[in-house]
Amino acid sequence: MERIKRVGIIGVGLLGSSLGLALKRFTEVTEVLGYDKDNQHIETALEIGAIDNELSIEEGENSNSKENKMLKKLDLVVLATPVGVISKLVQDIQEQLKSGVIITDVGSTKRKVINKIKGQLREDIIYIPGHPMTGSEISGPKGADAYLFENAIYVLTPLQDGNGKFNLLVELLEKIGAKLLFMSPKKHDQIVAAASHLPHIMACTLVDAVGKVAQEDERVFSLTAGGFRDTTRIASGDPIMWTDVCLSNSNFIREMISLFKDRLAEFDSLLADADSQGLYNKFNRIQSLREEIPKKKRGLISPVHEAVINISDHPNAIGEVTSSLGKAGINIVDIGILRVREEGGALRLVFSTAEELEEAKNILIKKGYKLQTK
Ligand SMILES: NC(=O)c1ccc[n+]([C@@H]2O[C@H](COP(=O)([O-])OP(=O)(O)OC[C@H]3O[C@@H](n4cnc5c(N)ncnc54)[C@H](O)[C@@H]3O)[C@@H](O)[C@H]2O)c1
Ligand SMILES: O=C(O)C(=O)C[C@]1(C(=O)O)C=C[C@@H](O)C=C1
Repeated sequence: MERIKRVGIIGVGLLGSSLGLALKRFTEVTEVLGYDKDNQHIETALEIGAIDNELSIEEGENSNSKENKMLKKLDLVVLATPVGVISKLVQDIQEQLKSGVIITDVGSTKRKVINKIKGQLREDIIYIPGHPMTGSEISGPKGADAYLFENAIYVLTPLQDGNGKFNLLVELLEKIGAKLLFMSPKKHDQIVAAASHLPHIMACTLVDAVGKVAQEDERVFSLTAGGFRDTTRIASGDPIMWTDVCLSNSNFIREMISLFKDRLAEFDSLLADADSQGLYNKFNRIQSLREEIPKKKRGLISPVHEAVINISDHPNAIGEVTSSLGKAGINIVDIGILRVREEGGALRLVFSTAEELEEAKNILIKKGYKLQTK
């Protein structure tokens, strides 16, 4: 039976190195090779075991060198660079790849890259565009995580049927924990403009606006608490990545900005009119909408069974909660720190079933924790 054994990852940053770690830990892939324009990233990826060896890519007269022969042996090539350079990289390497090789990418936008690649791709190469809906504001291999793809929605926007190769990639991604979703490149780009790109631009705009106020009074940043931190984490994302994302999806992002500006203007006029009932109605409707989101879908794991636990500030406070649940055989599918204060904070734990949530609740209440469940 045909299997994907040797994988080449181009761009061993956050996504590329996370994928390397995951493939080595959870699949039967025998060798992961990595290429990056940044030597430091290659060194880190080797150190953390995200790749086994460096892959070299040489163009022009050196393209048939011994190192380049490694490209011929790859069953799968993953492009994990900023979207702006993906099509050029495909062009650079495709002549050295074997017939029937699968190429995929993890870029955050799809249409522009696909349109460029379509016209230039060798016919015997199977290109399957992808986008894992998981990540972090930390870029580079130092942020890599073998579990990044676990239970994460992973969109594929296949171009051709691919003679069974498509299934090989799907099986591999399922082994690293991804939940596959298939859609057209256009639909993908339209949805992520709302679900991912607008939130990023908003987070950046918020930091920018508050930063402007801080120029006049720097105490602003001393007063920013959880609300500001929670809504701006993603503004620390890599500027190169986000420039490429925005330029490759500008029409859908601009539609979302326009919709958002209208919504913001509604708030502005309610304030101008000191319309208390109008404001209440708006906040009330939005609160219900926000509460509904995890129930409707948080990734593909729905509904969500969650507990928010108050914990005090002492060493191993989180460990005490998680190990008492672990000892009872209760699996935590997601965990997050909601608030960190000097005297303590709040922890959000998610379970897969209502029964596990109930059992966890009983254990923690017996141990004296205060918690709310949903
Ligand atoms: N960060 C996220 O949350 C996230 C999530 C899903 C998808 N993505 C997408 O995944 C891709 C990678 O993002 P990331 O967060 O891993 O970024 P990253 O900056 O951590 O990694 C990108 C890597 O590509 C390398 N690179 C850049 N240009 C190159 C070139 N021409 N040749 C070889 N290597 C090159 C960089 O040196 C870096 O190591 C992007 O297309 C991004 O849109 C990111
Ligand atoms: O930083 C995070 O938490 C992310 O998951 C990043 C995020 C997102 O907007 O959800 C950002 C861009 C990617 O294309 C996919 C994921």
